[in-house]
Amino acid sequence: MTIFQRILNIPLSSSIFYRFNSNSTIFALSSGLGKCGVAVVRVSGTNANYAITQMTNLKNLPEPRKAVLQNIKHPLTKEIIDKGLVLWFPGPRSFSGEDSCEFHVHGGIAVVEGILNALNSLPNFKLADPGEFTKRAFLNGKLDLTEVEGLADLLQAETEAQRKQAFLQSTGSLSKSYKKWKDLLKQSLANIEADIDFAETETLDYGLLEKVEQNIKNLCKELENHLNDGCKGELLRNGVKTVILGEPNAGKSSLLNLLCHRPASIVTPISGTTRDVIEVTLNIGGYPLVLADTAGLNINSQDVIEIEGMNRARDLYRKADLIILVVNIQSYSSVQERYVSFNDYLKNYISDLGLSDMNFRKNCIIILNKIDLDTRNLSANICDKNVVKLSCKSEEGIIDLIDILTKHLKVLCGEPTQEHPSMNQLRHRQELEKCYHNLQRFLKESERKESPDTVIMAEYIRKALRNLGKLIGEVTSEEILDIIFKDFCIGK
Ligand SMILES: Nc1nc2c(ncn2[C@@H]2O[C@H](COP(=O)(O)OP(=O)(O)OP(=O)(O)O)[C@@H](O)[C@H]2O)c(=O)[nH]1
Repeated sequence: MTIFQRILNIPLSSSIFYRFNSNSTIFALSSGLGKCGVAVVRVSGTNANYAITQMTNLKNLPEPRKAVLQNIKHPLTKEIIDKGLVLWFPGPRSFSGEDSCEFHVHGGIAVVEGILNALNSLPNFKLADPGEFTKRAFLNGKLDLTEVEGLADLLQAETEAQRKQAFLQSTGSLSKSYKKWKDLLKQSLANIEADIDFAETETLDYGLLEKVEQNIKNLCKELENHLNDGCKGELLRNGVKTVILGEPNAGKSSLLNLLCHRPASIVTPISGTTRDVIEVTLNIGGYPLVLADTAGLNINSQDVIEIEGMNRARDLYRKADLIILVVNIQSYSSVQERYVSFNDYLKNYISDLGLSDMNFRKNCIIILNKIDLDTRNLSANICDKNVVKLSCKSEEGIIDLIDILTKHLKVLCGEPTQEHPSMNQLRHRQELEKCYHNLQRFLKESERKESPDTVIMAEYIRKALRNLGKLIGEVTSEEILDIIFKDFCIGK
């Protein structure tokens, strides 16, 4: 098996991955697999210097962080593999915290394979596992766990807003708050322990416990704000789940195809064409949107397949973050005389679709489709900022639609560079909820009418501290690391 095949075949959660052995020196291709202009091969570990002295003609290590052009040769055969740049990063001032070096060579498959084979021939060198450089950086205290997660997200980011959020997190935006809260809890714990140890024998600062209580109350407020952020960070990280709903033939599939610029969903003039859910992921104004086309809702249908399709549509409707309701202007036109306004028609339309519990003012965009067939010019009288007049056929109104979609996405996901950083993973939320819960128990104990038990109070703070410690990775388990590092690729 070639070294390339080995890279492709390494199981993400292989058991060797977690047998962290800082004695071995690891290497990997850090730029993408396949032909490219320049490939970067990274080396990290105690013997990283050896890679330079054995594979180049340099007698001494180059100046740190300065590229030098060298012939790069196989250490055993001495055959020159390529001419490229060599960089030396002595630890601890390197990404992993260990001695490291990089070879920047031509990105041909045979060149890269030659360099990897050369490194593999050096004693105690091994091919890195996925995320192993980052794991070493974490274990060497260069990054905390939320920064590691930010880095993983940065590698996965597909939209501009996702990139901004991930970059901020990878450079410590979340850990800054969590470390501040930890420091406050540590100080509070020290004060309570002083009260437990010395209160009877020495005069402590009057009102020390009251101060601690007030600090914990303030921290609880901050935690509440952080937890009740509308899950902005999670929505931005995972994509905003958006469902297209409407009667059969309204133009739902045409809309999905228009937004994703390809015929992802089947469009025909036959009512009830879409039966199953068709999902696409889009980048709208820099925000990620997970868009689902669904079966047309027809409550009178007796067709078993159509009924199943409608059940799936309603299921998505209940879970959706954003709803796009498509109205066919021809359907409206045929009954318009019966209604005092378009809004009046909408209420009835929603109820006919079996969505009577829907609040169409909140996180809902209404599309009045097929305006190219609006022969009576009815759309001219509809002036509602939530209603987009569209023709999927002529594409008239598409700019308005993108505009309103972007506005909704901005509200739902927030603007990472302009707002307080939001947590973006269930792991963070669960740990912070536990922390909040422990602080609430602390406050309950402190407010007890009979004299509160300071030993119990101290224990709740210790528990809350442990929750924050878990969050930033000071206390962690292999299981959690397994989940986090599996998101990385080899070479990172
Ligand atoms: N003239 C015109 N026709 C449209 C427009 N949008 C869709 N159509 C046509 O309307 C018909 C139904 O379109 P679809 O996109 O399949 O509608 P749907 O809502 O997904 O239909 P179901 O699968 O029945 O739920 C097709 O013949 C489309 O070409 C539009 O803006 N103008």
